[in-house]
Amino acid sequence: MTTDFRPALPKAQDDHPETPLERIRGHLKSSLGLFLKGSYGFIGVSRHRIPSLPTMKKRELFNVRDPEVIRDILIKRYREFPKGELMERMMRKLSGYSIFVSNGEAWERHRRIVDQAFSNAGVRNVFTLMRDASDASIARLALQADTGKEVAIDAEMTHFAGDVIFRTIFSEPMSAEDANRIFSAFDEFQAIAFAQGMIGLVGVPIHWLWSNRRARRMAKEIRNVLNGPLQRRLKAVKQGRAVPTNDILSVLMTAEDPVTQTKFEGEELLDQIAMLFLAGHETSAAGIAWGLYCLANRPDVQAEMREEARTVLADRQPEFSDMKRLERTRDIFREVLRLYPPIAYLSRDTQKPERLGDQDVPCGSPVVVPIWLMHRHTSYWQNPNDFDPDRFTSPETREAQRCAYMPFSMGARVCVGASFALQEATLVLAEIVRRFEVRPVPGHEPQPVSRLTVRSENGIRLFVSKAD
Ligand code: HEM
Repeated sequence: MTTDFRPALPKAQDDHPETPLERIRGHLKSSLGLFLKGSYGFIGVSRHRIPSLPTMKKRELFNVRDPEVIRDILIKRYREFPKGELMERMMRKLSGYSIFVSNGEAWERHRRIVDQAFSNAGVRNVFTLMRDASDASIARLALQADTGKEVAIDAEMTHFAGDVIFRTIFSEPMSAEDANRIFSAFDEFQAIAFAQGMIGLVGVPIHWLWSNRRARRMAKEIRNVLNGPLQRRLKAVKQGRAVPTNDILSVLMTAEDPVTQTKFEGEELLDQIAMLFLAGHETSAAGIAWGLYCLANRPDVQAEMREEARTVLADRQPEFSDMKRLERTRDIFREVLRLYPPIAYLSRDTQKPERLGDQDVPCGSPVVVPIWLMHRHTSYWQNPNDFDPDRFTSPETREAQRCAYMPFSMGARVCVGASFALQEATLVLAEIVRRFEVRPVPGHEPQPVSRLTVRSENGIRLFVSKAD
C-alpha cells in the first residue's frame, strides 16, 4: 500500500550548522543529533574525537556499525567490554550499584537473582496485574475520548507503564499522587543525568556539577515513593501476615543466588527495585507511545490490528494465552521498536588495547553500538525510514533481523524484561485499538530526541475517539 506517512525523523547535526555553543546545547538535549546523515550506510568501526577542555586528556569514541564486531562485543567477549563507569556514576544516586550498571561478579549475581523474577513463569504470573493496569489506562482514555481535545498519549503511556511495573512489583496500584511525584522527579532526573553524561564524557568530573544536588533530591523523591510499599511488605512478613506470593517483589525477596547462596536485602533490595522500576517503565512507555503515533498515521494498519484484537478477544477480558495469538500486533510493535528503539545506543568501555574492525582502540575508550543507526541502516533495510510492519514477515529481512535488529540488545546482557515488555505492549495496544480510534493532530510533528530513552521533545499528542 502506498502511504503519505513519513515517520518523524530527528534533526541530524548536519541539518543545522549553528554556532558551536548552540551545537553543544543540542548535544546536551539529545544524542540523536550526533548521527550525521551519511552515517546510515557505513559498515565498520569509526573513531571520533571527544571534545575536551585544553587541560584534559584527549580521548576518542568508537562507533561500531559492523554486525560481526557488534556480536563480538555483546555476545562472544561481553566480559571484556563492561558497561562504562560514567553510566554507573550517573545512575548511582537513584539505584546504587544495581543490575543495569554493575559489572563482573557483582552483575553475574544480580542477573542470576533477577532472572528468577522474569522467567516465563514469572511473566505469566504477573499477567493479571498487568491487565489491571491496562484496564485503568483504558478507563482514563475513555474519559478523554470524543471530547475534541488532544490527548497527551506519551504522558498517558508513561502513567500506564509506571502503573504496570508498580503493580507487578508490589501487587498495588500506583496512586495518582505517587504517579505525579515519581514522573516529574524522574523527568528532571533523566534530563540532568543525560546532560551530566555528555559533560562527563568530555572529561569534567560530574561530582563538580551544580546540578548534582538537584539530581540527588530527585533520586531521593523517587526512592521514597518506592520505599513505602517495600517497607509495608517487609513489616507484613516480619509480623507473619499473609503477603502476595506471585509478584516480582516476592521473588526478589526470597530468591537465592545458587552460586553465592545470598539474597537481596536492605538497601540493595531498594536499589534493584528502583532500577527495575526505571528500566521497566521508561522504555516500554516510549515504545508504546511511538506505536500509537504510527498507528494514528496508518489507519489501514490500525484497522487490521483492530480486526485481529476483535477476532482473538471478542468481547471478553484478555487472558495470558491470547497474547501469542495477537501475532500481527506483535509484528507491528517490532517494527515500531525498529524505527524508534527506546534505547538508541549501547555504551561499553575497553579494558585493554583492542583491535576492532580496522581500528586500534586504546584501553579505557568508550565504544558505542548505535542501535538507532543499525535499525535504519541502508545496507540492511529497504526504505529504512518507512513504517512497514510487513517487513517482519518477509524472508528478505531475515538477514537484517539477524545482523541489524537489536531493540533489546543481545548476548548475556540482553534486556531481562524483553518478554515482559512485549507482553505489556501487545496487551495494551490491542486493548486500546479494540475500543478506540487514534488519529493524528494536524500540524503536530513529534520531534525524536534521545536522553536516557528516545522520546519526543514536543510530546506525542493524538485525537482519541470510540471506534465503530
Ligand atoms: C520496549 C521495552 C524495552 C526495551 C526496548 C528495552 C531495552 C533494553 C536494552 C537495549 C538493554 C541493554 C542495555 C545495555 O546493555 O546497555 C536493556 C537492559 C535491561 N532492561 Fe530492558 N528494555 C525494555 C523493557 C524492560 C522492562 C519492562 C524491564 C523490567 C521490568 C527491563 C529491564 C532491564 C534490565 C534490568 C536491564 C539490564 C540487564 C543487564 O544488564 O543484565 N527492560 N533493556
